[in-house]
Formats: sequence, structure tokens, C-alpha cells
Amino acid sequence: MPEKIAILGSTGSIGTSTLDVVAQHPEEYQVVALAAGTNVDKMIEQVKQFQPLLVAMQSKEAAERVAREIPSHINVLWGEEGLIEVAAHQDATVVLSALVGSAGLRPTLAAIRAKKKLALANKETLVTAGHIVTAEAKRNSVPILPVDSEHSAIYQCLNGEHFEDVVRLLVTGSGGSFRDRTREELKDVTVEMALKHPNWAMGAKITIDSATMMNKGFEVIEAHWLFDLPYEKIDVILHPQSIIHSLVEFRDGAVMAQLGTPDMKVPIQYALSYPRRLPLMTERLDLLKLARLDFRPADFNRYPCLRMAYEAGKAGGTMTTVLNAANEVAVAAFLKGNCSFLMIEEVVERALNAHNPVSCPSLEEIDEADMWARQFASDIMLHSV
Ligand SMILES: NC(=O)C1=CN([C@@H]2O[C@H](COP(=O)(O)OP(=O)(O)OC[C@H]3O[C@@H](n4cnc5c(N)ncnc54)[C@H](OP(=O)(O)O)[C@@H]3O)[C@@H](O)[C@H]2O)C=CC1
Ligand SMILES: CC(=O)[C@@H](O)[C@H](O)COP(=O)(O)O
Ligand SMILES: [Mn+2]
Repeated sequence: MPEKIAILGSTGSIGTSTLDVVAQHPEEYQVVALAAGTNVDKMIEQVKQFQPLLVAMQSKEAAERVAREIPSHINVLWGEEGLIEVAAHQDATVVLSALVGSAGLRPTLAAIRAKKKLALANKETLVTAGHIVTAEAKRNSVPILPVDSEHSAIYQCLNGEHFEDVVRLLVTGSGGSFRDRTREELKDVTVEMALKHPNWAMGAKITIDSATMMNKGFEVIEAHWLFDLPYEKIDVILHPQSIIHSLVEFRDGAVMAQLGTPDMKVPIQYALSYPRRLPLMTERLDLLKLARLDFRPADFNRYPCLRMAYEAGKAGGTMTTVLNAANEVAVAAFLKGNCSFLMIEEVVERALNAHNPVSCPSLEEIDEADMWARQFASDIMLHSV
């Protein structure tokens, strides 16, 4: 029987790579539901190729445009309700969660509550509400298979190992598009420059997060929730080539690492096929061609977003919700040309400093903190123009 897949965010970078994996294994995977935001043309193309039973778009207007071009037996919904229907589709056995930002939280929770196996790319869900998502997964006996390349690497290194033998996780980061610039040289960087990631082709928001290294900070928080380890046991190291995707150190001094050319189809397929491995068409690693692997320390002064993520993670409660929400607002403003690159970290820092955290927040308290941070961040940017 093929694995039946529902994809949240099918038109994005992870979504399209997931469909590439599906297309390589038609006997293994069948698409039952797709959800996306505004990219109507791409969704129509995907529906024609993969023939899902259900589709959801962000707006009613986008949904109607899709519905006009596809067979009438395919149901087309919209809004958060549509995302939730896709996530909980009765035929789906696995949900690939690849929306961007905390918009993914409720649909991801819906997938877990419907007892779907979860392949998780949408890291902001764990940053904003990690304790709720992991507790719901435990309560519903739902496995969370990491799609993020570093977490997939750690998951692969931990396969068959004993949790108590782990001394620390070493999360690798490329350093992003501005890794060879000083902070002084960041003052005038443009959106176009920031969107040129040295190793990975990804969506715009995560590419900016990589340039500030907020992405690495989010990944530390993501690792804390996925692997149930304290922040003191999670380190970050810069590795410009993105060939070692992360490492695990054990108490006998042994270190396990997972290597490969940077291609998200590898961790996506591993999450879908786990515990099996399937063949995959991807560029193979050639160590002789590569010749060397480099490493540098991840400096908190150079990358304040990484420092803030550790601080917010250790403080806990709604601090990581605020970290994420303020960052989402600031990155969106930067992408629209409404604020400078360095303003992103300033907005996040000011929001964290002004926030009165709630410990162990409910979903409603997370919503409140999220809305507060978005308003606070928007106000700062309005007054700084
Ligand atoms: N790209 C990568 O290589 C990696 C990504 N991730 C994580 O995976 C997630 C997705 O990233 P990525 O694929 O790069 O992002 P993209 O921006 O490329 O794609 C996002 C997807 O979500 C859809 N979407 C966004 N907002 C909404 C909404 N409100 N309602 C419905 N659909 C929505 C978009 O639809 P549309 O385009 O139609 O508007 C698109 O399909 C992020 O959390 C990211 O951090 C993690 C590791 C690697
Ligand atoms: C592909 C992937 O997993 C991204 O999260 C990647 O890690 C981003 O690159 P950085 O290492 O530059 O953040
Ligand atoms: Mn990653």
C-alpha cells in the first residue's frame, strides 16, 4: 500500500522538492491533499500531475481560480479551515508540514490530533509552541520525523543509540549570505544580496533567517524540543560547505556525523520512508573533489540573533513565541524594502526586552504573545521610518 501524503505548503521550496521525491517513487507515495497560499498557477500544475482529492488555498479568490481549472470532483477549500481539512484528511497517513512561519502551528496540531505521522519542516511551529506540539504528539502517539537537514542528520546519527549516551549535539550552519562580511559591512546590504544563500536554494524567509543566523537559533530550539535535550548540550559550529549536516557526540568520545551534498530531497525522503531508505536521484558526495571541510566558531557578537535564540530558549515560556513573531514581522518588512537588514535584530531584541513572559503558556496565551509581539514590532518599525 502506498503512503498517502498531505502536503501543507506544496508550492514552496520544500513542497516542490517533496513532490519531486513522490514523482521518483509512484509505487511508494500517493498525494491525497495539497495546500498552498497564493500561487494559483503552480497549484493547478501540481493538481494536474498528482491528482489529489482535496486542495486548499489561502483566499477564497485563489481557491475559486484553482477550482475553475481542475476536475470538478476535486474539492477546493480556503483559509485556515482549508489548511486544517488538508492536515486531517481522512485518507492521509502522513502530513508534510512545510508552511512558513507560525501560520503552520494550528494545521500541524490538527495533523497530530488526527493521528497522522508528521514530517516536520515548519520549524517555527516548534519555536513558537514546542511544549504544546511535542506533548500533543506524545499524547496521540504520533512520531515527528524531522525534515530540517540538521535535525534529520541528528535523527540519523541517533538511530539505535541510547539517549543517555549523548553528550552533545553539534548543529552546523553555513553562516549565510553575509558570512564573509563584518558587522560594519552589513549596514547597506540589499534584499537581493541577502537572498543569495551560498549553498541552499530555499524560500525567501528562511534565506533571510540564515543570513541573520536566526535560522540556526531556531534550529537550536527545534533540537531542544525534538531531542529533549537541555540547551547546554546543543552547540552550533560554522561549516561553510554545508556537507556535514550535523553531529552527535557520545560519552565515550565517539562522534557521529551525517554527510551529503546539500539537497533537501534527502532529508525529505528519509522522513517519508523512515525507517527504510529508498534510492534517490541526487548529486553524490565526492570527497576528493571537495578536498577539504572547514569549521569556524559561531560568534554571538557577530550573530546576535543566535545569542537571542539561546537566551529566549533558556528563558522558555512565551519568550520564543515573541522571538519568532517579532522576527517574522521584521523579516517581512526587510523583504518589502521597508527596513534595513540590521533593523531585524534590533526589532527582535527590543521585543524580547519589553515582553513579560508567561511560563508554560496555553495555546491562547501563545496567540496573545504572538499578537503582542507582532504589534510591538510593527510599531517600532513605523516609528523608525
Ligand atoms: N527551503 C528549505 O530548504 C528549508 C525549509 N525549512 C522550513 O520549511 C518551511 C517552508 O520553507 P520553504 O519551503 O523554504 O518556504 P517557501 O516560502 O518556499 O514556501 C512556503 C509555502 O507555504 C505556503 N504558505 C505560506 N503562507 C501560507 C498561508 N498563510 N496559507 C497557506 N499557505 C501558505 C506558500 O504558498 P504560496 O507560495 O502558494 O503562497 C508555500 O507553498 C519553513 O518553516 C522553513 O523554515 C526547513 C529546512 C530547509
Ligand atoms: C537546508 C536547511 O536545513 C536550512 O535550514 C539550512 O540549514 C540553512 O542554511 P544555514 O546553515 O545557512 O542556516
Ligand atoms: Mn536547517
